Amino acid sequence: MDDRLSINFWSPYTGYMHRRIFDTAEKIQTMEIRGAGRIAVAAASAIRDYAAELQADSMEEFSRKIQEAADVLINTRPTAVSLPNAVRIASSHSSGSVEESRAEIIENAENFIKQAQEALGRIGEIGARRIRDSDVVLTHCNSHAALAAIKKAFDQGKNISVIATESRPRKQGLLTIKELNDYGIPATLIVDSAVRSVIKDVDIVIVGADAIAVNGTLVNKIGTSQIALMAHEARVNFLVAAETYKFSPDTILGQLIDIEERSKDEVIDPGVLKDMENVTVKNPAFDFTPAEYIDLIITEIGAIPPGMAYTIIKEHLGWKLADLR
Ligand SMILES: O=C(COP(=O)(O)O)[C@H](O)[C@H](O)COP(=O)(O)O
Repeated sequence: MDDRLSINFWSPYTGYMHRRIFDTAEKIQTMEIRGAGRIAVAAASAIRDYAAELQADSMEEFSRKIQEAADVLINTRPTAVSLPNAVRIASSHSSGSVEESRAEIIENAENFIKQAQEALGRIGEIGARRIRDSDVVLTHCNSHAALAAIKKAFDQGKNISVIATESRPRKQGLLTIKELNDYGIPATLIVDSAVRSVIKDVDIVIVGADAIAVNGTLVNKIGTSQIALMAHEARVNFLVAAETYKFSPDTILGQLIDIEERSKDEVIDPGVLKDMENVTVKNPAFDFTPAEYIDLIITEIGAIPPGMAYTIIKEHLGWKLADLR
């Protein structure tokens, strides 16, 4: 990979930085790479490539440079817990020699990437069991985990169709309908505010996750909580598809999950807003859906009720990650 050769590349984040880390950080921040699963895998890959060629005269220097790179990646987007989880898993290393630590990081990152891929496959299989023949599935934004379940159900010969929300302001719903169309799955695009009008035609809602807190609260694309509320009112099952690395260990320790506030320019043309001195524009990118509106969370280890989030965090990733802080 040619960009591995360029070290000491200037970045607006921390001064000089390796080009591989800078490029990945920039792509995540500008949303060229987006979605909680993809940013996690991209960050782990960047740490792996950085470690592979990092020059350091001592363990201390090696660890410090890895930590700097980890911090840059983690700070690109604040909400998706998959990002710090992936970076912590990938960058964890012992305090042996530089060469040992380099090999550990490469192995950890490779394992994470492989497990993330396998998790998506398992979520597809487990999630597809919940989708019946002739179901109309509603999904929000563009979640690869949710789409894995939908595609698997289709592969199994179930005659399904999907209603996809536009997902303002970034319109990730357009990615979703393109992906569904290319797969041959019939899809209907709606504006976000049409969910209540169509919910009577929906059999099951499946969305992805940017984070899941210890109490089972879901953090996902803005608008998810409104959909959950409408599904609850209409007695339509509301499922979340999420790899276990999207559960937040820090929430066990009382930490709150930050909601990313993005530029108002995504919502309204700055030229239109320019003369409206009494108007404020808010653009939170994610919202919280309480556990009581979630029927099941489809993970790679099984379909669990949101109340089991603590068990996932504790037994599958929790304290190990928390210890790394
Ligand atoms: O909210 C989003 C994406 O938001 P954004 O477009 O702002 O990153 C997705 O539902 C989750 O990240 C899960 O996606 P996946 O299942 O692909 O990890």
